Order: sequence, then structure tokens, then C-alpha cells
Amino acid sequence: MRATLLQIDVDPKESVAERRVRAAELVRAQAGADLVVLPELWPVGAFAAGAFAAEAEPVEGGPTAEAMAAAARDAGVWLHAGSVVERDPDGPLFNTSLVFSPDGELHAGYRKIHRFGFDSGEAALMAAGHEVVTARHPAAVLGLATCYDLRFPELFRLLVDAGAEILVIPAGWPARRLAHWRLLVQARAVESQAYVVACGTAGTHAGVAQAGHSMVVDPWGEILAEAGPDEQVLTVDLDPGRVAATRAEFPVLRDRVLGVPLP
Ligand SMILES: O=C(O)CCC(=O)C(=O)O
Repeated sequence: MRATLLQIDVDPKESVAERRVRAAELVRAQAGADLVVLPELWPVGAFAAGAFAAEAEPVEGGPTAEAMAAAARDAGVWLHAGSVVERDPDGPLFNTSLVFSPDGELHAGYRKIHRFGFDSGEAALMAAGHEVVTARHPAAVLGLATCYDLRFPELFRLLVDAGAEILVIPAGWPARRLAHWRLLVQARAVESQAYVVACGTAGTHAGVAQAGHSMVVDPWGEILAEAGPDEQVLTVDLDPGRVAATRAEFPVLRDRVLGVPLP
């Protein structure tokens, strides 16, 4: 299974509309990949809170969803299109990840559960999602999480219980906490005995330098591929069969006591 991560540069000199066109072209260039992944809030920038309301869009018929659906269809790929600022028809904003199947249909949407900002930014401007979401890719079950979610292992336990084999995590992680990012991405893979495909942004927006360093980590915790800080296309081959094999060979998940039904 070939996964391609598009670590896109979110530069305020490029308009949201221009970046959307560029991202769609990047997706179209990935024909042959089994899974293409974009980062968190790449159209507007995860820290560009002042623009969230103006750039918010519906999932149904929204410009990013439409552009990504067409790109997935043209390339014939499964596309985790990162996340957008979703304007729900009822009013609230959500940080919503979108997964498209190769026919361009929206297959799954995940509203970020843990909002970042400690009462400001996203935490103040967006509503929290409540649903744990998996997506059924033909090769493996994808478990969906977004950026700050990475710090909350209880979500990943729920994703494992829901059958997740590849944890797909779009992010807009700041360079200042790169060490946390690398550690947490590996930790989530080791504790879940799952692949982690974590795609961040490059560049600087709203004064926040982005870490880049998109990573793919295997169920044993080994880093299979890691990007640098700048815009990069990162391609790696995964073997989803290694998830069950790792869980069988070293059956840590079987030994859970807390948070599982008592025998
Ligand atoms: O947890 C962090 O350090 C960064 C989280 C973040 O930037 C986000 O969720 O957008």
C-alpha cells in the first residue's frame, strides 16, 4: 500500500483560492498512490484564527470539498484531504477532516474533538466534535484524528477498539514543539500497534513557524519516512498485514485491564 503525504507550505502570500488549486494539482499528480494525505487546515492555516470565519465553508458543496472530490476522482486515489474550517448549516464552526474515495464521493468526515488554544484561537472559535471516526479503505481501517488530538491517548484507544489499523493525523504543528510531535507520533504507533501517517504543514503563517516533519511510523514504532521542514511530497510503502502480525507476536493490547470490559 503506497501512501503519499503532501506537506504543503501555508504561505500568507498565496491566497486560499490559489492554494486550493495548487493542492488539487498536487493530488492529481499522485495517480497510482493508494492513499494521499493533506495536512490540517491547509487552505487557511491552522493558526490564522482571524480568517477562520471568513474562510469557513460547508462540507456539502464547499469549495475545498468540491476541489478535493474532483482531484481524488481525476487521480483515482483515496484522499484524506486534511481539514477545513467547516461552517455547519446550524451555525457553529468545526475543524473537519474529509476522506474521499477514488470516485470522488465523500466517504468520511471527522470533526476534531480536542481543540487547541487554551480558550483562544480554535478553542474559542470552533465547536468540538464528539464522534470517534474510522474510514474503511480497501487495504485497512483508517482511524481519524487531528493535530492536538495527538496529545490525548484515550482517543487512540477508542480508535483501536473501533478497528483502526492506520491512524491518519493531519496537523499544523508548530516548529517550537517539534520534539513533542516526533515523540507523540511514535508513541501513538507503539501503544496502538498501528501505523501512524502524520502529515503537517510547512512555512510560517500568523507568525507561527510550522514544524513540517511529516512522518510515517510502523506498528513497531520505527520511523519509515520523515520529511524535512519545507514543502515536500513524502511517499512510503506500508504493509497493513504488519498490524495484525505485530499485535499477534507481541500481544500487549490483549493485556489491557482498565477501560475494557472485565472478563
Ligand atoms: O499540541 C500542540 O503543541 C500543537 C497543536 C496544534 O497546533 C493544533 O492542534 O492545531
